[in-house]
Amino acid sequence: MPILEVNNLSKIYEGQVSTQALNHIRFAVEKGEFVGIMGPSGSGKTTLLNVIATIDQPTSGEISIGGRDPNLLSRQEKALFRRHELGFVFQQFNLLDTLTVEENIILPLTLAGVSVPEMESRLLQVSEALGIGHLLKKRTYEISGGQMQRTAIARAMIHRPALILADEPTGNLDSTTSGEVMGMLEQINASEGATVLMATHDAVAASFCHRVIFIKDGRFHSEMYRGSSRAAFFQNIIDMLSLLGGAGHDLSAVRL
Ligand SMILES: Nc1ncnc2c1ncn2[C@@H]1O[C@H](COP(=O)(O)OP(=O)(O)OP(=O)(O)O)[C@@H](O)[C@H]1O
Repeated sequence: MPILEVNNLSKIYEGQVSTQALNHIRFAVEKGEFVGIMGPSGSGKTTLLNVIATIDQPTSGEISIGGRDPNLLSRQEKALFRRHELGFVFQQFNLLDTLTVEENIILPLTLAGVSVPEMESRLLQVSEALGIGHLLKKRTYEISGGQMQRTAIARAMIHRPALILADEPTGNLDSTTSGEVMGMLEQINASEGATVLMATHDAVAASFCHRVIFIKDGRFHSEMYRGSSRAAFFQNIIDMLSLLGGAGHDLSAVRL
């Protein structure tokens, strides 16, 4: 059974002019998959992630995460569901700067009341995997952007959520650092079997995924699997983005 199922999901923002941000979108993600979401600006990527994250409500359609629809839960159950089943990585890192790297990473476990020895062993495991074991006592303003994003990834996965949602995780990183961060995310996806759904404009970042889903005008447009060559996948992604149009500013940011 897929870990995530999105079925006929629609989202209409009501206003003076209403906007259909998602239009009967449907796809599934299997456990352990690393899936990218791409599409022109305004195609609905952030809306899709927010609805899956239960931050925003769909207008119609269903979502199932680990067999449960979070929208059928009460407010309080939904908050617990989000905390236990989901991990988040954002463009702006969203770390707490009054806390150390270590304290930021273990936050989800602290909230879940996990025992100290268990916390220590998981902290060691994820921080080693992400190459930030030597930074644990530092504060977030003492480390680089790439190190901040690796800390955010460690925090997103330390409680072994069913699904990690990442929105433009490389948006604030230079090209070398984004390559490093994506390489780590790829490794951790393989070694820990973490399931990742990532929205991005960055074709290089997307080329690390197993599969990229393209959306346009809130609808599923097409999907592509990586195969063995990341370089060929990157080229295919670029070709698809230019076909989709509306991505002029994205292509100017393309980095090889
Ligand atoms: N809170 C909101 N109220 C009204 N309209 C919104 C709201 N959020 C997004 N929209 C509209 O919904 C559509 C999809 O926006 P969304 O932010 O999901 O796109 P995106 O693909 O993430 O774009 P970008 O790549 O530029 O970040 C756009 O037309 C946007 O203007």
